[in-house]
Parts: sequence; structure tokens; C-alpha cells
Amino acid sequence: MSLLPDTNELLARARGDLRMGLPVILKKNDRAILVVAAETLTKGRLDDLRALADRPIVTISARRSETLKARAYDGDLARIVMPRDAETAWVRAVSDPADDLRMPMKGPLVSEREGPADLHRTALALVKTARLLPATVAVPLPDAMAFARRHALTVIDGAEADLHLAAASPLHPVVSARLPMEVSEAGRLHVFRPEDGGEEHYAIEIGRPDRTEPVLARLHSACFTGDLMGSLKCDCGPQLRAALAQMGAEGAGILLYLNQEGRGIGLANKMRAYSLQDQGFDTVEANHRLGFEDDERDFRIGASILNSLGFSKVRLLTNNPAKIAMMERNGIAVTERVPLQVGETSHNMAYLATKAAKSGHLL
Ligand SMILES: Nc1nc2c(ncn2[C@@H]2O[C@H](COP(=O)(O)OP(=O)(O)OP(=O)(O)O)[C@@H](O)[C@H]2O)c(=O)[nH]1
Ligand SMILES: [Zn+2]
Repeated sequence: MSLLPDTNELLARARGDLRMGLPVILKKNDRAILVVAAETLTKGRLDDLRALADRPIVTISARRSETLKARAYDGDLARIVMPRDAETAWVRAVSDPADDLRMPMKGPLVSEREGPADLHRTALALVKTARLLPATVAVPLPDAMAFARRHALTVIDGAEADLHLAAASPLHPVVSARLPMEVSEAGRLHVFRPEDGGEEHYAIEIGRPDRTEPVLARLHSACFTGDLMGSLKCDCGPQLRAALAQMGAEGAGILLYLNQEGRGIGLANKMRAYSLQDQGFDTVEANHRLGFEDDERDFRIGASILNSLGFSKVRLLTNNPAKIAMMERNGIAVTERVPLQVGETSHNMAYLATKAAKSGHLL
């Protein structure tokens, strides 16, 4: 018998650790780093890191380094060397763009160019999956296994972590039950749970769609503000309700409710993006300043749920050609694009225009 956690389980544990401000250890052969998520770094933890190495490394994505005018010698990321007198406020200013305009970063920032960046890259990918700001603070760690045992810290093999973080986690059906709804009394809700400990996703089936014919389908990404609060900043709520109404009217359809809030960056980061939008940046620029790509969603999840429910052909309700391409690439044939243009307001006109201009959305 072995109760030792596998890499997936260790990654899930590490996400929890990082969100709580606990360090985790990433190792590869005889190299290891001790990592803390920049956003949860406390003074005490910074002192602990400094006791191990006097110049911790703050890793940010190349997107964030563009704004900070820091050199990204590692291509997709930059390893910034912490000045000896820098405190947690300095780490916050590097990782969080909230005050970029009010207090421009006093540089110059010095980027590390020696030595491998691979473990730092893994750390950055990991904090993103924990829905934290994409920035980490790390120090090299000799004798990692003994250190981990002494401090009861999670240790993950970097190469294994890379494989798991890049793969689409298998999803398993948990339960499904009848859900009479306003749009149709013949509703059914299916819950799917990913193996990697991530958020659950839902499928709402309307009627009993014929699995051999293209089904009217919608891949809806969670939007707490739009779906539930009636936010006027986006078109998500009206799109959700229009999609369900059309399925109800046709008597059949499948709506996936994917928990990829904020195009995959999480609600806290989306609100950081909204705050930047109030400073004048558009939706894409705001994501970049935070260190994210335009769209961090993984649409393999949607394809895998459709597959598991027995659907292989869809009439897809969307204005986003990238969604169609992702479905086709993952084995779901899109026989027709059904436009979904509802919910334009004076508050979201610029948002919709940016999506058309920069993200290829069809108007
Ligand atoms: N990061 C970020 N996410 C946003 C913003 N506004 C809305 N979202 C999220 O965007 C997702 C919806 O994506 P959209 O780009 O509006 O539409 P789409 O799903 O790509 O395309 P359609 O199928 O045509 O609706 C939801 O997860 C929202 O929470 C924003 O300003 N920044
Ligand atoms: Zn929205």
C-alpha cells in the first residue's frame, strides 16, 4: 500500500499552499527552488527567504515585463533580482499593476540572465492555475528533500509538473438530475469534476437532443458579474439567457457552463482588470498589464464534456471564431455558427468593439 500523493495530487495541494502564502518546492535532478506566490508574500516569509539567499528572484511574465521595461532574457518570462533593501511593497509593485500609473516603478529593474529558468517557468504556470497574479518569489534551495521534511513543505518534480500542467485534465461525470427551468421543463443538469482538483463544470441539457444530429450548443464561460449581478460591462448575462431561451424554443440544446471566470484568470484578477479599465486600458491591454495573455481559457474542457455526453456535431451559438477552431481541433464538428448578438449597452460598447478589433469576434 502507498498513500504517497501523485503529481496531480501534489499540484492540487501546492495550489492551496500558494494561495495561503505557504512556500512550495520545485525540483529537477539536483536543482531546487523554494517558491512563494508574490501576491501572498508576507514580511515574515520574505525574511525566511532572505535567510536562505539574500537576493530572491521575482519572476514575472514577459507581458508584465513589457510594461515595467524589464529585460525578459528567458523569452516568455523575466527573472528580476530583488534589491537588497526591497520589501514586500516592492514585490507588490512589480507584480500588481494597480499603482503603475500613480507610482511608476523606480527602476532600473535588473533581470537575471545566467542559469536555467525552467523551474521559475513551472512556478509561474502553477500560480496561474491557482488563479493568483502571475508572479512568484523564489530562492535556490540546496538539500531540498531534507529541508522539505523539516518544514513539512510540498515538493514537486518540475518535469512531471510541466507535463501535468500542459495536459487537459480528465473530467468525470459526478451526477445528473432533472432541472425544470423557465425556458423548458425538460431541463437536466450534469456536473463534471476534473481529476486535477480544479473547479467543476456543468452541462445543462434541454430536451433530449438526438446524438446523431448536430445539437444547438453554447459554451458559456462563467461571469459572476454579468450572469448573476446584471453587470452592464459585458454581454454575458443576456447571452446566457438568450442561448437558454433559444434552446427552450427549439425544444433541444446543450449549454456548457464552464467555470473559467474572467476568460480563465479568476474573479479577483478580472476585478483587477476592471480596475485597470477604469484607468483607461481596454480589456486586452488590462490582461497584458496584469501579466496574462488575452485569453487564458482551455476549450479542451468543453470538447471533452460534449464528447462524454455523446455529442460530436454542434450548431454553435457564438461570435468567437477561435471557439469554433478549438472545437474542430478537439474532435467536435461545428456544422453551423449561430450568432448571439444581444445585450449591447452604453457601458459595454467599447468592450465589444475591442473584442471585434483585437480578438476577432464577429459583429
Ligand atoms: N479578463 C477579462 N475577462 C472578462 C472581461 N469581461 C468579461 N470577461 C470574461 O469573458 C468571458 C466571456 O468571454 P467573451 O470574450 O465575452 O465571449 P466569448 O465566450 O469569447 O465569445 P462568445 O461565444 O461570442 O460569447 C467570461 O468568462 C467573462 O467573465 C474583462 O474585461 N477581462
Ligand atoms: Zn461577462
